[in-house]
Amino acid sequence: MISQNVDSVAVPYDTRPGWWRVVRALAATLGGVADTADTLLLLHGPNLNLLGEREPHIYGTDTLDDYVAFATASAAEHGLDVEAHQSNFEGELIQHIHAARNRCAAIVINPGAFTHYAWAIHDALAAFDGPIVEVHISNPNSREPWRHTSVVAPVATGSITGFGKQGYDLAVRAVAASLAAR
Ligand SMILES: O=C1C[C@@](O)(C(=O)O)C[C@@H](O)[C@@H]1O
Repeated sequence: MISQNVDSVAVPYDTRPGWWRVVRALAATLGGVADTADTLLLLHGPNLNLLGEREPHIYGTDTLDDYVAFATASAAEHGLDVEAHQSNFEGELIQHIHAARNRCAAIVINPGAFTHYAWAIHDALAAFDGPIVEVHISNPNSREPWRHTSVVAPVATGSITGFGKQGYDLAVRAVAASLAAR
């Protein structure tokens, strides 16, 4: 299997801040807007489907499903749904980023090795209007020199590296704070 899609998980809408519920309820009443939670797109790039088996001394033993479940639980605390995809193909990740435009509130992305050279992912993210958090399980800056460059960082709202699975909770919190500040 070359691409893994993880179904989005609905969370109770009433976990959102009170003012937001009032705004959305008003919009739903006046304009027929669907009363749904905002969606966070969670993207994983190449080789991250092998989490749990791949270089466990660097990436630990949690699987990709564990990471997605962890991020989804964290997002639920902030009233966000998660739509998660993993792909080993740059173009497929780009398609997911395009599909998120005007639909998803924010993106959390671990681009894997694409981080270091995939300018097309940079450009796709640049065309997304919402908070973007780049997350890495390891700290690429403390590893081989070729990992020290991120072509994603310039178009990300911020980057979180080196905190393992905990970094995904930090990323979700950062997204929630960015959305609340808008
Ligand atoms: O595949 C990966 C994983 C990674 O993105 C991380 O999460 O630490 C770091 C990248 O340099 C590497 O190519």
